[in-house]
Amino acid sequence: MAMPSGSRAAEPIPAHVHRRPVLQVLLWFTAAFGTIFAILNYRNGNYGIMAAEIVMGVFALSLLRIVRRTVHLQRWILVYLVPFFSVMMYALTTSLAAPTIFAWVLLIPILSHLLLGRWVGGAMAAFYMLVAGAIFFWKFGLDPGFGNARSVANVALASVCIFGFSYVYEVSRENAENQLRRMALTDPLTGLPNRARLGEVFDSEKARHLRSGTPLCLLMIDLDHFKQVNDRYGHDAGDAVLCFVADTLRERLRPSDLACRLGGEEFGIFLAETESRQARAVAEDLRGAIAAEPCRRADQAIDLSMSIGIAQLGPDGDDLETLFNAADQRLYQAKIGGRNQVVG
Ligand SMILES: Nc1nc2c(ncn2[C@@H]2O[C@H](COP(=O)(O)OP(=O)(O)OP(=O)(O)O)[C@@H](O)[C@H]2O)c(=O)[nH]1
Repeated sequence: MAMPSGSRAAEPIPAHVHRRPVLQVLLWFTAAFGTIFAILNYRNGNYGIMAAEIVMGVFALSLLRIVRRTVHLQRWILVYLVPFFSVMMYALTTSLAAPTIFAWVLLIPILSHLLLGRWVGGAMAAFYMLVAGAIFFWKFGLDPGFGNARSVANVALASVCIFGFSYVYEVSRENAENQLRRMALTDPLTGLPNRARLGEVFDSEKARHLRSGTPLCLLMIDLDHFKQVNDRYGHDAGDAVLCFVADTLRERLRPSDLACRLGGEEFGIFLAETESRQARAVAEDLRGAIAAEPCRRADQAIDLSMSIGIAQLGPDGDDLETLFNAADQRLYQAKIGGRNQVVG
């Protein structure tokens, strides 16, 4: 049986961890290049765009502190990217802007996809690239002195390619990240969620409990004398028993409950909208089902039993670690009380 210290809550697994450093680099670049371009535009007498660059540089520097810590990163990315791309569009329209300044437009799909993902980023990139294309044709489309149709087509095709590659890159990155998250949150043997997933679900369940007072119970389950199963039938049979128990939990619990394998022969269950009296009934049902039906494997029938400790969010603790400790102590009482029983 695991000791209480083994029940520490896992850290939630963050999504899109790359976005914060990408935004920070963009903010530093904006401040640095904004200063350089503002000086050049001052020398060229392009005061409107110079002022816009100074404002964006100062804005970027002031956001750096916020971006380091904020939990609303997506919001701040939008707060920054919309004016950033809009100032870029304004720079394209100014009479002193050279055609080569349009090269900066190629940054739009890359930054949008990296910072906002495939859907929002793709939509934002498409919008601003279309606006940039319209400005380009408005300024140079009818100008016979500016290149020829082939060079314009080259720029347009390069833009489409960069949009396509950054979109495909983002889609593959998101898929890989989702798969990694699934693996990080799943027990590979039983396919049940693991302790890290339990920690994630606890955060949202606790928020619901605080908002609307809905009760939540944690069951801690430990198979009895599981070492003897391994010793007598072999490790493969022990694995089969763990999968058998996982299947029993899946079959008997409601979809709103969450059964996890915490490690070894230990399982944890969150029973949503359940007080400890109802939780005891559920636990008794599970205990009885495991005790009544042996795990059959080839010509073996492996008799099982399990001990269960119950804790309720609120009366037994307000954070996951305390709740785990309370459930674990009751599980320990069930063990020393003779096993194959529920305490809660
Ligand atoms: N087959 C298999 N065995 C495992 C796995 N993880 C842990 N174990 C075994 O589970 C056993 C746990 O033994 P103990 O902690 O002594 O617990 P127990 O024999 O169930 O005794 P009580 O909990 O006191 O009833 C150990 O023999 C571990 O090697 C696993 O993934 N597969």
